[in-house]
Amino acid sequence: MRLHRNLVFATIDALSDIFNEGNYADKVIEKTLKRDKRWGSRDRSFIAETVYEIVRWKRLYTEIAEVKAPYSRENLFRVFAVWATLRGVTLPDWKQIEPTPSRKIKGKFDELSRIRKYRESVPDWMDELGVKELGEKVWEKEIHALNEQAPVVLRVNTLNTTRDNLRSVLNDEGIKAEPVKGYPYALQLEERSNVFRTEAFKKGFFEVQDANSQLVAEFLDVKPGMRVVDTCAGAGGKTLHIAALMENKGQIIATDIYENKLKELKRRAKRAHAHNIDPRSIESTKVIKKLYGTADRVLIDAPCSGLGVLSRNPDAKWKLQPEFIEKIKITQAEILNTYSRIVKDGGKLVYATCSILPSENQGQVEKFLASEHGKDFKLIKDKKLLSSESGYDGFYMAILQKN
Ligand SMILES: C[S@@+](CC[C@H](N)C(=O)[O-])C[C@H]1O[C@@H](n2cnc3c(N)ncnc32)[C@H](O)[C@@H]1O
Repeated sequence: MRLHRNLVFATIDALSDIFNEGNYADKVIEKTLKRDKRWGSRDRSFIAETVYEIVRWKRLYTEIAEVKAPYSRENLFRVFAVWATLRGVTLPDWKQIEPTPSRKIKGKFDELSRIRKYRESVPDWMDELGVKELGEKVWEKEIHALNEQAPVVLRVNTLNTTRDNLRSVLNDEGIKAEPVKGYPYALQLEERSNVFRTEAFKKGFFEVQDANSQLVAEFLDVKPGMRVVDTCAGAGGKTLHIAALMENKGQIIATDIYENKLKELKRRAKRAHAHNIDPRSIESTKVIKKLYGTADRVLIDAPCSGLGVLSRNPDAKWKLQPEFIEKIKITQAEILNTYSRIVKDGGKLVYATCSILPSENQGQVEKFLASEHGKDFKLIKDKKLLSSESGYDGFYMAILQKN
């Protein structure tokens, strides 16, 4: 691989924005890619993938490069040189890149790779929490899996097409995708590509959604004609799937505390031809109270640490703080207590997270079942999906029935 100056410089600028300014990697990459219209798809993937890799391995690479935050441009070039050396990419003779003995880099890599928090590139607190919650053996495998690049998985929108048809339409557009065993709505891309540009996407034939994430709406056990409340709907990833499973019949009330996320949900619903979604912003407690005792099904896709989706979102390793996890657990418990009251007698509730921590998952469900509000519910079943076992995002889902 030959390194191109303007692509490397764009990568360094993006890293500075992420590491020094605290901006989100996906947003920074989106902005960076708009910088030069002449960049082709290979140039774009070089920037996106290199930035993500350096973000993912930040602790390991900065340790090898012997640099500390805040990172000067010179420091970021040293980190870049570590990335290139470990990837076997020949370093160019530019004044920004100091001659770096590759033997030294590889030696330090071997030495640090004996220690998990460096090898897997995680902060001390996260490594300790992982061991405490999952045990050494499971955490070790899990954090390793969460450092792999996530595959691109599509969910076919059965309101508009079938999986077989979608596969063939994508094939005609030059994109090869395979069905995923055990996931009836999933197609996995053979190679990464920008699927948002395809005609199939514009026609609302699919959404990009991790395979394990696709199991949540199915777990809710919805039927056409039901009244469903998706309480933490966000931009509607699961809501759209629920609408498809209900064949557009019945009603889905989609709530969230952020109006802008619901706006995005509306846009996506239009493209998907999902007509039975009623988005409601939670501006006061009244919005939820009005729904008490009315729903056949309630989904709580709770806000969480996101530790199950690190492979998609590696900068969360550096942005997350243990205090945030403690706070979000309080929110999860409150949400379970309050939103569970929306379920009508005989109805069902799914509590789900994209976390792998038992304290955010089964721990919350157990606490809820033992509480005053939870005494009317019983656990039907739950699923603990680890990335190391499934190859997809880490997820938890529990389905509870109200007496
Ligand atoms: C895991 S995300 C939801 C993802 C979404 N269901 C999807 O499938 O795309 C959690 C959502 O909960 C929302 N949220 C946070 N606190 C909330 C609260 N108290 N009530 C309702 N929603 C809340 C967040 O804005 C966020 O959109």
